[in-house]
Amino acid sequence: MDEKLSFSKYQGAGNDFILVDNRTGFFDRSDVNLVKRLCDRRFGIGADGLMLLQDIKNFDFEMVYFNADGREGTMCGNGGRCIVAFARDLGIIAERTAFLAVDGRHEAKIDEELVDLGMIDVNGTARDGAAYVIDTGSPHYIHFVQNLDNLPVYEEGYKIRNNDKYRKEGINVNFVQQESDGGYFVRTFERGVENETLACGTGATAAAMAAAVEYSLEGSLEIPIRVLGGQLYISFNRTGEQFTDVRLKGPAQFVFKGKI
Ligand SMILES: N[C@@H](CCC[C@H](N)C(=O)O)C(=O)O
Repeated sequence: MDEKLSFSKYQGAGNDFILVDNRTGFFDRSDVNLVKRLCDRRFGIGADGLMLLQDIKNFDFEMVYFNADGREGTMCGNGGRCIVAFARDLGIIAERTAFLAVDGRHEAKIDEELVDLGMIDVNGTARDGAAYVIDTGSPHYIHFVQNLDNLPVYEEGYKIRNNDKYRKEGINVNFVQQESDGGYFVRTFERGVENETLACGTGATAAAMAAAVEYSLEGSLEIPIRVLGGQLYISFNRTGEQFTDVRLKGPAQFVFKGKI
């Protein structure tokens, strides 16, 4: 790419993203090396992922998400919240929106600094030994632990993500600890970043669902999830293995913009 690329940087609870307004379609979404270079924290702008905001019929916009490794990814919850703030800042939407992402339609509303994002319904959880495996738009492995502050999340997450079962497709690995206030503390090793990130929205959502199963919580629930980069709130209706009206709420903030 010869001419300069305009971008904005946003973060949602410390999960950080490069946002590109691609309504003219100039950005080549098959350019894995470009996305990887832009996300590189030493040679590029630096981010956990990159998103293109594109025009699409019947929706306010389309979200196209790439992991930091340059590959187009599955759903990103914090990315979804950040692209909603970006669309508001571009003047495309006001407080409410409906947009299209890789896993389908998402609706969201903005309440000052918080973006409240509708997520896909989940029908069923699986087990891998003591851990839960739940797909909330992206696949997640959820393991309940004690003393999460001192857990070597990179080493333990790397081992699970790269074991024989998950190596090919990859999985996001979440470690969860119950807190005394009814909430949970979650740390995540993210596939595609291949490292621990400061937050993962689909991971926090999966962790809240696993907590509902693990601790027998039914009905209409709002579960606070603390992550290294801030505070998220997950709500849903749980009936057995069915999770409906799933929402992910938390901060989504502009950081800086530039040309590269
Ligand atoms: N950060 C994300 C998840 C992004 C996708 C993930 N890296 C994957 O490949 O599954 C989130 O906030 O949900």
